[in-house]
Amino acid sequence: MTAAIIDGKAFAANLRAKVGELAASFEAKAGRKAGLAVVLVGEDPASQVYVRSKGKSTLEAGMNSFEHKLPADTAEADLLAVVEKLNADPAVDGILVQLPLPRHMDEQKVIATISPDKDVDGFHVTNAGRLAVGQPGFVPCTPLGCLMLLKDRLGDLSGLDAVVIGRSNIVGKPMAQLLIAESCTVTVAHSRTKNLADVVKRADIVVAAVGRPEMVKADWIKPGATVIDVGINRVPAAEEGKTKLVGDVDYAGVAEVAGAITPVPGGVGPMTIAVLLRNALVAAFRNEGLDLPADAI
Ligand SMILES: Nc1nc(=O)c2c([nH]1)NC[C@@H]1CN(c3ccc(C(=O)N[C@@H](CCC(=O)O)C(=O)O)cc3)C=[N+]21
Repeated sequence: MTAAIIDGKAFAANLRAKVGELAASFEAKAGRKAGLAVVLVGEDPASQVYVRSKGKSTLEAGMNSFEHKLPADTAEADLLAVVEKLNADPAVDGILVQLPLPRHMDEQKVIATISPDKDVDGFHVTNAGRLAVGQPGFVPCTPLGCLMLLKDRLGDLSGLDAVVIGRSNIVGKPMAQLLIAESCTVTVAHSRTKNLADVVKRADIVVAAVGRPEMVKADWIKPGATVIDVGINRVPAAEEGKTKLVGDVDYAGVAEVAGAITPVPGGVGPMTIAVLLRNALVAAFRNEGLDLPADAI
């Protein structure tokens, strides 16, 4: 079998266009643009690329983008003060503090300072709790993007066997919660799982989010399964001195067995940014007390 390629880049472009339309309707109703603030501490080159890309997409969707760049040696208290200011700013609907933070900062403390109603990353414990009990809140962008791709591909997910490889707060755990809510039978596997290949082989849906380049092999996959590759790993390329991006899935091998697979790049990555814009717009409607149809985006 040769897998269908799930075009996350195209799906994300479509989602961003829908967000753009709704952003215009928000502006007409609220008399202001929706606003997303992104805070970057330090000069990590990869983080700078993501933040620039987020800022550009935010403006393209017709929303305001507020960027705060702080030096790597910023005191934690000063970062918390910036977050508090953004919490209180009515022009800011969503706040994203780019992770990872420098080592001298307590990430949990910083996340806890973000108002849960502006926490468009869905990282605050309040939003993790809301997701766990099925209340409206904010769901982390990457797993929500994965779910959108899965539903687009498979329709109703109920009764399907799903294996999530990885148990991070950012991807694995919220992904499992979302799949449980879709009535999948969910297994969360990780680096300590015994017979990982056998566990994965049962799955109709595989979500790989472990951060290990090309770990998931073709003979782990049930023929016809849908494979979502969350990994973004930069590895040396064949040509001396060059690098390339690969996922957590051995794409060439797995594409021979799976029914459908997301590529890296061009799969889950672009969805993360599109869902961030979606969450920021949802935050704007909620913060203004305006109705947004439940199935609008
Ligand atoms: N508070 C916070 N929220 C985040 O959502 C967050 C973060 N911190 N820190 C860093 C990670 C990483 N991340 C990505 C977003 C888009 C792509 C993306 O668009 N990737 C492209 C390729 C980009 C490239 O070529 O490097 C793709 O997969 O096709 C990747 C990674 C969001 N993150």
